[in-house]
This record gives sequence, structure tokens and C-alpha cells, in this order.
Amino acid sequence: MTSALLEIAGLTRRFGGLVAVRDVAMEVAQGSVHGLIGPNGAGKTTLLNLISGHIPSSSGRIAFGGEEITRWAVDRRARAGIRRTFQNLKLFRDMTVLENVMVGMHGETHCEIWHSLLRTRAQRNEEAAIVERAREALDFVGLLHLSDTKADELPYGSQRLVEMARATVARPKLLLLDEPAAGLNGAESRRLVDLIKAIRAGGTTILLVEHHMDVVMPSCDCITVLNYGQRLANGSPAEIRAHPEVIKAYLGGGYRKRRTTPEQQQQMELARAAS
Ligand SMILES: Nc1ncnc2c1ncn2[C@@H]1O[C@H](COP(=O)(O)OP(=O)(O)OP(=O)(O)O)[C@@H](O)[C@H]1O
Repeated sequence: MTSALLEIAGLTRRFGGLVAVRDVAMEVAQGSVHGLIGPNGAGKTTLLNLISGHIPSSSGRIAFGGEEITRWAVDRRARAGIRRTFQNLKLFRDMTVLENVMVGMHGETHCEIWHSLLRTRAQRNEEAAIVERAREALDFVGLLHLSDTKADELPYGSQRLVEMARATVARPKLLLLDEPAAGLNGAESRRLVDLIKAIRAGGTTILLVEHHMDVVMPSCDCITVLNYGQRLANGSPAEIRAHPEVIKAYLGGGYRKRRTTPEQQQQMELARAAS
């Protein structure tokens, strides 16, 4: 039996009178790709934000690798091995692709500030190692040849890959992906499925929030369905596809297969104009 890397119990998050996540229990098995699906507003991004530590919970408990992390800050969770991507791209537009990926090594450095000020050998070695790791991560997503290009000069689909390289460069234990297929075309989505499988093969467990079933179904070992902030179902892709309540609430046509937010649309148009 596989052990759980992430364990969530009784997790609730209120925004004023609205309960965005209500008493959710969930386990993500070590080494799995776990999908989190549900209609718009079901609480998926809120749950991801609670796991990454970007927002605090109202009540409940989160354990990672057997250790309670419910009150840990974002940086501490990142150092422990939880990394993420965002629904809307958060790249540094004026920095190169390589520099954007190097940012993902923040928190992994060991030299004290005086090493940087004096440009010691230790600091130069550490910087060289970070550049090498960033180049490896870019090679992994197929963008090494674009290392020196400014991030905002890339097409939108490639910018999403840069974000993926930045999230994986520190070799996280748990990778949280928030709608990575948003704005991608069919061929790019198929490559994304391969990439998700390759990241998992490298030893990273993945929690995937996604509306595109052509990405979710072939990638995931297990899927949890949220509806109105509550867990509606949990099971294998085949079980979820056949679940009557899930079909009624979501898969029966209530979801949009290809979906972009206005912000993603704007980012795509900017990328198109620049490339
Ligand atoms: N910061 C916030 N303040 C107030 N309400 C919020 C906040 N963040 C989310 N919500 C509300 O919580 C509910 C769940 O939102 P959330 O973004 O988690 O849903 P989602 O399942 O990710 O939706 P989508 O698929 O559209 O991205 C929604 O009703 C949303 O309006």
C-alpha cells in the first residue's frame, strides 16, 4: 500500500459569510498524480492556496510527510518541498527565461550575505550550481535553447513551460499545478500530459487542479471532486467518470472543456504581440 505524502482533515476556509472550502478530508499518495476537479467556484484554488500556505485555514489540519504544517508560512513549506504554479502566469517579464527559472532556487542557497558581498569562491560555486540546475530544468521542458530570451517574448504556451521549470527546478516533493492547461492548444495539452508523467517519474508527487479532462483523465491515478467547497467524490479516473453525482454536478456538460480567464486571455494576447 502506498503511504500518503499529504493528509488533509476537516479543512475549512471562510471568506466572510462564504465557506469556500468546507470540512474537506483528502489524502495524496506518495508518488501519485492526484487530480482536483469541480465546477467553477467549487473551492479548488482555495484548497491549493491552503496547502501552499498562501492563505491560512479557518480550521482543520494539513500534514505533509507525516508532519503537521497547518500553521507554517509559505517559505517554510517551500523549503520542505512544496512548490506550485499559478492559474495566471506570474513570470518576471523583463527577466530572461533562465533568470526566471533560477528564481525557483530561492530558499535553496546556503551562502551567507557576506559571501555575496565579497564574491567569495563559495558564492561563485553556488551561483554556477544554480545556473546548471536551471539549465537542466529548462532542458527538461524543452526550452534550453531559449535560455537568454526575455520571458515576455515567448509564446503563451512556452511561458507556461517556463513556469513549470521554475516550479520543478528545486526538485520538489509535492508540486501543486493550478490549471496548467489553461490557454494551451490540443498539441500543447498532449505535451503537458507527457511532462506531468515525466515529472512524476522523477519522484515528484503532483496535485493537479484542471478543467481539461483530456489532461486530467490520462494523467491522474486518483481524482477528488469538489462541489460548493465540499468533497463530492474520490476515486480512480474510471470511478469518477462513472460517478452519477459527479456527472450531474460537473462532467455532464456543466463544465467547459477549454476555458481561459480574462487575465489569461490578456496574457496570451500580450505574448502573441511580443513573439
Ligand atoms: N480572496 C477571496 N475573497 C472572497 N471570496 C473568495 C476569495 N477567493 C475565493 N473566493 C470565493 O471562494 C469560492 C471558491 O473559489 P475558488 O477560486 O477556490 O474556486 P475554484 O474551484 O478554483 O474555481 P475556478 O475553477 O473558477 O478557478 C468562490 O465563490 C470565490 O468567489
